[in-house]
Amino acid sequence: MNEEISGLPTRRAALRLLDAVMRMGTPMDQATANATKGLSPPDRALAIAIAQESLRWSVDLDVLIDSKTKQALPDDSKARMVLRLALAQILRLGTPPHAVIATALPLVEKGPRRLVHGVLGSLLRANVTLPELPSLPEAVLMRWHPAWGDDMVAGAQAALSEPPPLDLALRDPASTAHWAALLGGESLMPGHVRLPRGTAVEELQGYDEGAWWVQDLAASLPGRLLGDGSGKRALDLCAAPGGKTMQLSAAGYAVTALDNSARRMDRLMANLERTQLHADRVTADVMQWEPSEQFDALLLDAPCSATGTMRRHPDVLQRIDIKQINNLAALQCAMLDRAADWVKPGGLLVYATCSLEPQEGEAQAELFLSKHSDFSALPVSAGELPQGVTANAQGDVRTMPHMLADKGGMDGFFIARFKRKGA
Ligand SMILES: C[S@@+](CC[C@H](N)C(=O)[O-])C[C@H]1O[C@@H](n2cnc3c(N)ncnc32)[C@H](O)[C@@H]1O
Repeated sequence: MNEEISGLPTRRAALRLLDAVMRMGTPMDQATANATKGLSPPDRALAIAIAQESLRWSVDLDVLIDSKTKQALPDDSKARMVLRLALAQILRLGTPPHAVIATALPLVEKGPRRLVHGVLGSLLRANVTLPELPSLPEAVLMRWHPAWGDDMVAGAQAALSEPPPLDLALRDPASTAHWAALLGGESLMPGHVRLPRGTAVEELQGYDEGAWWVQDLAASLPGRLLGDGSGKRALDLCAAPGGKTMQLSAAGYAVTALDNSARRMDRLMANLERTQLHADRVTADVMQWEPSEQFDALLLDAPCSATGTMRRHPDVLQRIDIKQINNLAALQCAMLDRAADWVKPGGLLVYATCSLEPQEGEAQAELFLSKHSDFSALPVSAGELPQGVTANAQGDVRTMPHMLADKGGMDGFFIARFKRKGA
């Protein structure tokens, strides 16, 4: 009976998504297929948008909810989840309150329906609003403020408030002006075109012919730092779904792409087929595999907390804790130690993480150089970066989500480039 209420299956899916992230700690991407099963593409997109807005603004939504309950609702209670979803729709997505209430109450049928109705009603009567920018979860603030300071925190809040624009990486950087004009986008460096958020990728010109792929501007920097690959061999470690593999192949490298996820390697294969680029593919664990020869260039895009992608994946700020960060940092360090041996004398090693945690970036680069005296830092120059982004004192690249904010920002990344001595 309830399922006949228009829009209810979409809200049920949004509730499953929020529950997966906030109660079970599952990455939203991983939960999406199951949670949204059976929905049409527009309803699926709406369910994701509702869940994402609830996550972006969860701290401030909770403040509102807590202002109208005598006793704080448990963090993971269904009533709190449903209230977060309902308020996100009213205050962020502009859904009319009557439509929101009609689809929220059935979600708590045979449960705390009166409570949810009462809290929503009194918040609506009070005409509550959200602050201008979303607050960061306490644990995130405790990590980022000491590490980066006030400006970064304010910038991160601004960056978190909206989904990012769509960035494309071009197979042929010489065609940048052509594609920017054809697609009506803006280019922030050769080989890059930026389009408004929400652009439907598969309908764009050039998709079928593989003239470009989706890749955040910051994510395109590690591959660029290995330069021209004509006549050279590159090893792309932790390669799937292949954004950086495609870049290296397009730059002329003979690429070996390795990842331990067979499912993600299938996506890498599909990406290479669409873009007509090439790589030898290896499905293996970096910590077990051994190459038969050394490489001119090695890119380690290590598994990380991915907190730098919070604009697109606001769930990372809820899921990731310091224990996970420390475990990932230990894995990154072990991967770097193995990878070092696989670089030819005179060859290049680029280490990257899409993380805003110094343990996964600056600390790794420092530790690596202290342990591997056969490597030195090869500082990144201004000409290798988009205008407005500069390398730090060590010559490493630290991007923040609020950099180039007036142009739409960029993901948070750390990138270090090392050169092996000799030859
Ligand atoms: C940041 S993502 C890579 C993104 C990719 N470089 C790109 O540009 O499209 C990290 C990857 O590391 C892979 N990974 C995690 N642990 C691994 C391991 N022990 N060995 C190999 N790959 C691993 C994951 O499957 C994931 O695809």
